[in-house]
Amino acid sequence: MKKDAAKAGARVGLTSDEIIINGGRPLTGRVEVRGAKNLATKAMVAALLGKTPSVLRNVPNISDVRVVAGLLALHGVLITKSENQDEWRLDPSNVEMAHQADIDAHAGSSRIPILFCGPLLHRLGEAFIPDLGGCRIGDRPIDFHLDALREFGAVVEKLPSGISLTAPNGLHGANIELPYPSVGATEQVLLTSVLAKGQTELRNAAIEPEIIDLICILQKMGAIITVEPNRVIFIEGVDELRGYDHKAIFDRNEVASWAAAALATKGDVFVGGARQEEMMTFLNIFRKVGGDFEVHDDGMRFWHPGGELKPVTIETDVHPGFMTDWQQPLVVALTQAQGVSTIHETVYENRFGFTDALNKMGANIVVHPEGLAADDRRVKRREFEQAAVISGPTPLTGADIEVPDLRGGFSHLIAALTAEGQSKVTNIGIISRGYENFIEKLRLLGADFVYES
Ligand SMILES: CC(=O)N[C@H]1[C@@H](OP(=O)(O)OP(=O)(O)OC[C@H]2O[C@@H](n3ccc(=O)[nH]c3=O)[C@H](O)[C@@H]2O)O[C@H](CO)[C@@H](O)[C@@H]1O
Ligand SMILES: C=C(OP(=O)(O)O)C(=O)O
Repeated sequence: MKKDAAKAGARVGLTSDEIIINGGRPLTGRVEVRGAKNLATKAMVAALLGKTPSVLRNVPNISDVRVVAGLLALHGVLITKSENQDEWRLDPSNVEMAHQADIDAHAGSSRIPILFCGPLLHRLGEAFIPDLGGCRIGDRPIDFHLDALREFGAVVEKLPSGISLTAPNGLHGANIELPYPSVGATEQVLLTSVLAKGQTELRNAAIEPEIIDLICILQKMGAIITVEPNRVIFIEGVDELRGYDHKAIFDRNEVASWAAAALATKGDVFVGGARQEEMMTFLNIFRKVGGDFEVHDDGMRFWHPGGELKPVTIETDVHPGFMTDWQQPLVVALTQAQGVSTIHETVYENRFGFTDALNKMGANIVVHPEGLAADDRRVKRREFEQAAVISGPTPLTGADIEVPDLRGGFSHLIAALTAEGQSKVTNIGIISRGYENFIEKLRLLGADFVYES
């Protein structure tokens, strides 16, 4: 990135966690997306279940993947990478218990460690899980996970520094109904049930595309899993599993983010690796707002076709609804729409913190912390939901803003790219949790910025 710094003259003394963006330029060009953060990390955990090594292809170079790799290595998994780093071989032949002090070093770094429970209990009869990280967008309890693990026969002990689990009598199949179709809890049940003795029925399961991809991986390993209608998943436990060879599903959240960036900046972005099927709900909203898109065999093109953007009402939801991770980047485009848009955030209870920075830049966004009454709702109202009302269009002007979380961070980048004038965006390291090489991609799309690595 020295070239970009050089363009602006001498180095300006930024840390690697900061970027200066000169906004008001459309993003145009092509970027590639690789495997989904929300699949690749879980596929890596699934490798623990195999008797033989697994090969995961299309692995994104993001920090959440590196965190999981570190934890797997601590547990004796040998990881080797292809020359271009996107094909990983995970060899679980020598899985062993890690030292608690080493595991503690990963506390607060990601949500994925909770998914080590089932595989480690099967392999070692015990597990220690550090405190979880992930975006601070709500309480994010793990009660569904722990209740399910107990149903399988695990003994769970909460310690000040994490959770200790044992399975004195092994793990057996269970009959589980989730109170809410949680993505993580569904994955917990899948990763635990495949080697449990007997059958498991999971009701009210999440069926996100990344979960279906995880089921495909487990089936390749030898698992017997049936996805039935009405969110029911049926798993017949088997005695052993082998390694898999799998190409991770593309990151639909990154695709939606670049699409939102193209719309907000009046640009034209081709996203290589994007597929239509998993994006259909997003595409409907994108079109209603006034964006246009084309579907190609090798990706999708998203652009602002000119004219005014239109306001929309969105209720975030579990799949196949409008995904919560899509709303934050799209809100920036909605600040440029003619009229009043409303987002009902039904998945998390605190996901509008990023709007403070947008308001500082000139947006008119009012957050209703208790949600808003609405008669014509599609998604059932949840106890802790929130709403945001965005009145537009409002020109944005550059400002100094600080990234609060992963998607909020990407929305800050989009806002800075859309705004007239200069913005300094700090704490951008978080964005690397889920966006591979985003600085390089901004350069490829013609953004005007200064970044000093
Ligand atoms: C790494 C990963 O894949 N992260 C995704 C995953 O997060 P994650 O798996 O953490 O999200 P969940 O689907 O579990 O959470 C959904 C809702 O269920 C609640 N809940 C969840 C578990 C539990 O034990 N108790 C409980 O109350 C949560 O607080 C939240 O309100 O799905 C979310 C919803 O699509 C996405 O936004 C995240 O990007
Ligand atoms: C909420 C997200 O991720 P995580 O669950 O890893 O915090 C996200 O990807 O937007």
